[in-house]
Amino acid sequence: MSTLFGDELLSRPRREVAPGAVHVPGWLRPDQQAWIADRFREWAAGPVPPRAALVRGHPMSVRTVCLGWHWQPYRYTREATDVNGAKVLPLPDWLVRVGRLAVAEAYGTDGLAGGGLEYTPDAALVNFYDSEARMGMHQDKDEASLAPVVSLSIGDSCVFRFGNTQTRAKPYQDLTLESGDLFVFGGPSRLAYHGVPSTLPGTAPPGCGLESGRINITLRATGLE
Ligand SMILES: O=C(O)CCC(=O)C(=O)O
Ligand SMILES: [Fe+2]
Repeated sequence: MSTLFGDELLSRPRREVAPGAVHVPGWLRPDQQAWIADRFREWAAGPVPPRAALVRGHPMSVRTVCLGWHWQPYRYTREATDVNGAKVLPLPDWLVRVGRLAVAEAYGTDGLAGGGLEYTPDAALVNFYDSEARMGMHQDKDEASLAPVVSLSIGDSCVFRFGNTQTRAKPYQDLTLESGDLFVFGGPSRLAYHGVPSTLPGTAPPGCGLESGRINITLRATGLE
């Protein structure tokens, strides 16, 4: 029997995974997910195509397109000097607003970072995972700002591993990020190691705008001029 307040939301409650790290299942509605998936297809059309960044000579399995600032291992530039030299697209205002709503959702308006209204991300890394893609344990530490990172997921679910700030090894927790989920990490968790050991092919829900694969958007404040 389907219920008004879906069983899947009741069985996947919002949770503070670690201090400052908050998982909010089903935060984006399906129509919002589908609309963002359409924007992803526009961003992927250029001027800078999604690319597998080279990490110590090896291409990542994830392909990334950036907005606002271009990330390459391990710095931010305005031009994608490791792809085609083109300037990346600006970060759209609607994504800044989504970032503020996300931070307010995670921490409340009096919470960390002085409340959602102060949060002004200036870069988005938009990752596409095919069924083989994964991401090793890493810290997001190329930003000069310690403002929270806001993560949005669309399409196939994944296993998201969220660890500690000291080492890429245990202790860590594995959780499932599904289409529409929000994850925010800031404060004491801002520099926690995290990664994506695998995606779960075939789990993209109907209506999310993506038949297969996974889109993850992380919003960041680079702290750069
Ligand atoms: O795909 C994810 O959920 C995490 C992505 C990530 O950690 C990153 O882009 O730095
Ligand atoms: Fe990351």
